[in-house]
Amino acid sequence: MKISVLGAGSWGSAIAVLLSKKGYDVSIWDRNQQLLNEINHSRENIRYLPGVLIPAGISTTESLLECINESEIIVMAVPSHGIREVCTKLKGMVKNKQIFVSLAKGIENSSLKRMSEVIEEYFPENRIGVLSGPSHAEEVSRDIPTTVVSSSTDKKTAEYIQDIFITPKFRVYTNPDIIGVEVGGAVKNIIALAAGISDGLGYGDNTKAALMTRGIAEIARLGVALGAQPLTFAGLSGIGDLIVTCTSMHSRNRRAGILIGQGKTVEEAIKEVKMVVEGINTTKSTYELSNKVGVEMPITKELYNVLFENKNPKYAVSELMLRDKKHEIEEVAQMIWK
Ligand SMILES: NC(=O)c1ccc[n+]([C@@H]2O[C@H](COP(=O)([O-])OP(=O)(O)OC[C@H]3O[C@@H](n4cnc5c(N)ncnc54)[C@H](O)[C@@H]3O)[C@@H](O)[C@H]2O)c1
Ligand SMILES: O=P(O)(O)OC[C@H](O)CO
Repeated sequence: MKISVLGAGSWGSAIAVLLSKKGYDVSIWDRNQQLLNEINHSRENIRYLPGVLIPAGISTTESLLECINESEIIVMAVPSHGIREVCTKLKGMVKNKQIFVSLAKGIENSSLKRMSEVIEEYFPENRIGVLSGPSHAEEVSRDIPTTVVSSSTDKKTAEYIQDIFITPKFRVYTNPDIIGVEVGGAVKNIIALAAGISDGLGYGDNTKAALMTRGIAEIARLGVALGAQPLTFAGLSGIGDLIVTCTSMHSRNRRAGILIGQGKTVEEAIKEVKMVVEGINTTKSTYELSNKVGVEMPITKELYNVLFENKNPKYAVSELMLRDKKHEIEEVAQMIWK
């Protein structure tokens, strides 16, 4: 069975390796021909996933049509800001029976849509699922035990994706709450940037634990307002992904945050991290979305001020500490029994 992976970044490459090791016929597309040449030549993705063998069975192509031709599954592994561009290019090439699996974690700036919603705009007849959860490419590609969740509005699709991706080292659960799964995966990047900034400022574990705990509260508030199930945020794509992204040195969002906390500009931080720092765009969309649906997201708001209004991160933290007094449990209860 053939599977196409669109995007030869770190996650696209890691997932292609996993699928190839499982015996599928994997074809990778990327817009960057030079990157594909390098992968073909060295059987390694030196830029995005160094040190990992890309099996000989994986083919690469710069032609989208060739990549998706005859494939049963189209894995969308480009960053969230590139999903619409790729969907536009795919228009007219895709057959209705082909299933999309989105790996991208973000909320689009222009439309404030989740990634599966963007894909559905172009391919309303196709089955669409998402794979999300605590899963750094650097670890998955080295067979380090990892757990994720497959989600789709259609149970059979979620279970099909579970069967395709599951391995003894990559355990896939299902969750029908696609809104919650996508909101958790996208918005945790904002909190990871904030946690990184806190580390970069030299604050401690207490501060980071506070950001993570209050972070999941505001992620869940937004998610529930958009129609998600509260308990999804206690799962792999919620608190699970938040933990890994806020604590791992593999996290691009956390690393960018550390650099900003240490005094680098946003542009300098992006340049130094080299790979996609999705939390930056997502901060903008989430800030706008929270205003649109009337949900209070204090950490997101302060991060927006730091990233886009040049606010000193230390003042942003003070502002968070000096907010009106609140009752913690009341808020959680309201969220769950709304
Ligand atoms: N890296 C991880 O560990 C990881 C894990 C889970 C999910 N994800 C998600 O997977 C998605 C891809 O992340 P990544 O880490 O592989 O990114 P990356 O920065 O490693 O690679 C990005 C790749 O996408 C291509 N690309 C960039 N912009 C594009 C555009 N506009 N159109 C088409 N192609 C474009 C680039 O050529 C590059 O090959 C992101 O949404 C990310 O949040 C990443
Ligand atoms: O490296 P990050 O910060 O983009 O996070 C990657 C994945 O989303 C972790 O699950």
